[in-house]
Amino acid sequence: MSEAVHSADGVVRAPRAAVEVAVGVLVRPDASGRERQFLLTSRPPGKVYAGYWEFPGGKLEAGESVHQALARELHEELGITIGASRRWHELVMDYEHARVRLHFRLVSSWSGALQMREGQAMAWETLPVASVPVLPGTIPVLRWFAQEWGHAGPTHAG
Ligand SMILES: Nc1nc2c([nH]c(=O)n2[C@@H]2O[C@H](COP(=O)(O)OP(=O)(O)OP(=O)(O)O)[C@@H](O)[C@H]2O)c(=O)[nH]1
Repeated sequence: MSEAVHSADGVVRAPRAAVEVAVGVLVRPDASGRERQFLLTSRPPGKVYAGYWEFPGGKLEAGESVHQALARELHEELGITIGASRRWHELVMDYEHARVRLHFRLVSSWSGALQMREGQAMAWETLPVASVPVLPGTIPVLRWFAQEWGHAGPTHAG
């Protein structure tokens, strides 16, 4: 069965093997107690799409499960130790630089203070997201939140 592939820039490219990426959607309660705040981080200087806002995470290494990769990446990037992560959505994004399969997992418990260990910035956001610009791969996630929350109108600025 073929998998839906989202083009990051509207260009349709020949199929390529996808790189597996673990992505953490850290959520915390808002003032009303509902888990409607989520953490975005900016891509560090020197990486493709530097400065674009995304969810923290990174590529799986050989032999790792998605959860293991996520736990490692969030420790490396943010200095936190996560508890359980819950499988949420998967999405294939086709960029000029790579085709990636993004495995989004929800995380609501962790220990340690958030530290930006790679020179990135962080923002606790809700809909609509104020941080700009957002990475193309972030936009579908904002739509999933909008559907779950019954949010009408724009999901992000810009
Ligand atoms: N971390 C992360 N990557 C994302 C998201 N959305 C998305 O399309 N991607 C893409 O997935 C890939 C992840 O690569 P990365 O550069 O963050 O991973 P990494 O830290 O393991 O990279 P490295 O090779 O520099 O060590 C990039 O092509 C990035 O553009 C997202 O929300 N978070």
